[in-house]
Amino acid sequence: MKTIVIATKNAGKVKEFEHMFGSQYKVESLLEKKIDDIPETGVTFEENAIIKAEAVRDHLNCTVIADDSGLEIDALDGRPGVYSARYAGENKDDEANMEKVLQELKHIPRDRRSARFVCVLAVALPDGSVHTFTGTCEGEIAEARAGTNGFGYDPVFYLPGYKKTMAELNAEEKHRISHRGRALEKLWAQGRKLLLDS
Ligand SMILES: O=c1nc[nH]c2c1ncn2[C@H]1C[C@H](O)[C@@H](COP(=O)(O)OP(=O)(O)OP(=O)(O)O)O1
Ligand SMILES: [Mg+2]
Repeated sequence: MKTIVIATKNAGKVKEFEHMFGSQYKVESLLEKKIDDIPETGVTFEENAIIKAEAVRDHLNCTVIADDSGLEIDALDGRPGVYSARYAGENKDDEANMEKVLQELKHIPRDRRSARFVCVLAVALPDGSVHTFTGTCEGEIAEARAGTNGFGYDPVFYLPGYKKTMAELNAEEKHRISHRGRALEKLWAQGRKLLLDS
C-alpha cells in the first residue's frame, strides 16, 4: 500500500485523514516522526499550509500534505481565523478555546452568530512544486457545547440544516460536508495525479 505523509501533530486531523484516505493509503503523521515544531508565521491559512508542507517535504524528501484550518466568526471580524489553535493561549486547549468563543458571543443573538470552518490543504512535491486546495463549511456558533465526536471547535459549531453541532455528526456525515472533506474532494478531483505520480 502507498504511504502518504500528513504534516500535522493534531491527532484529530490524523484520524480524519486515516478515515478519508481509507484503504488506498497508509497515513503517516508528525506524531510518530522526530521533526521540530514548525512555526506558523503566515497570516493566511494558505501561507501556513504551504510553510508546513514545504518544511516537512524538505526534511523527508517525499510528497507531503499539510492542513491549515480554523474557524472564522463574522461577529468577531473573522477571528480566531489562523490563530484558532492558540486562541486561548499557547497550549492549544480546545476546551479553553471554545469557552473563550462562547464568552465573546454571549450577548450576540442567533442571527448574528454566523461562522465558517476553513481548510487549506497544501501538497508539496519532491520536484519543488506546491499545490493548494481550499474547502469551507458554513454554520453558526451554538450557545452551548453539544456532542462528543470530532475535535477542536466541533461541539460549538452548529449546522442549521442538520439541527446538530458538528460534534453530533458521525465521521461519514462530517466528512461529506466539512471544510476538510471538501478540500480533499478538490484535491482528489484536480490533484490526484500529483499523488499518483509522486
Ligand atoms: O474539523 C474541525 N473541527 C473542529 N475544529 C477544527 C477543525 N479543523 C480545524 N479546527 C480547529 C482546531 C484548531 O484550533 C485549529 C487548527 O489549527 P492548525 O494550526 O491548522 O492545526 P494544529 O495546530 O492543531 O495542528 P498542525 O498545525 O500540526 O496541523 O482549527
Ligand atoms: Mg498548527
